[in-house]
Amino acid sequence: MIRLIDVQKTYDNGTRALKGVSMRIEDGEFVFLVGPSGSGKSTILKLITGEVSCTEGRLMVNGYNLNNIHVRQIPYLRRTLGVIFQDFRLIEKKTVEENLTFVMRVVGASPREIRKRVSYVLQLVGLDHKGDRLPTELSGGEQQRVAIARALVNNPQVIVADEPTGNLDPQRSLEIMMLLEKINELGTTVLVVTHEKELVNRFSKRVVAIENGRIISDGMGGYYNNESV
Ligand SMILES: Nc1ncnc2c1ncn2[C@@H]1O[C@H](COP(=O)(O)OP(=O)(O)OP(=O)(O)O)[C@@H](O)[C@H]1O
Repeated sequence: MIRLIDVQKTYDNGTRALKGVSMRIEDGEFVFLVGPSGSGKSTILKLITGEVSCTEGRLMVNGYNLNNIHVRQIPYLRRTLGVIFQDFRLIEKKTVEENLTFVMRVVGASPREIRKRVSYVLQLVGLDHKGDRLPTELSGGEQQRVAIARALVNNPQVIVADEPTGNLDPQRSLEIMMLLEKINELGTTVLVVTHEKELVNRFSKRVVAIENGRIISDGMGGYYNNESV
């Protein structure tokens, strides 16, 4: 569960990125976080992953209280989260399978667990036949599928995606969003930051709209039709 209570974030240079944001995301939800450039979307994701800390307010993520989390606990918080970026961020010199194996080794999984899980997640994202390819040998959509598989491989409670379709054409974007929907249906909470109105409106999901550091609407579907967002 993710809970923000009246969270404010002022960066060191004085920019007030969040001016009092309260939001609760229950386990198993699918949420789009939308809003114009500079409205504070990435700041919310960075607060959730522990990359930045809030200036005021309270923040809880998957049982961790981020207001007084010890730096040694941050890696454990991160294991409860799978993060996906616009630019995929795969290791180019490693094959698809090695990219996944690597993140399971880091958390001390056994070779047997790794084989089983890697094979399962690659099948889930539809790339079981491409495990021995290098990322550069794959299309953009396929690379993002690998990034999703990597985010899932350690079985996180929540997937957090920052503009996951920003580098993809509309058809590929739709496929990636449908894959995230499928992952959500299998039980993982999904939080997606996106600019893409049409895409959001194709899904009937909760949409949290943020503008100028404040939530301006929060509800099921349709809310993103507001032209000012
Ligand atoms: N590290 C930082 N130091 C200072 N200001 C920052 C920093 N990161 C973000 N900001 C500022 O905080 C505000 C919110 O930025 P944020 O990246 O959260 O917006 P966003 O909604 O994710 O934008 P985009 O859609 O363009 O990615 C902006 O005014 C931005 O310039």
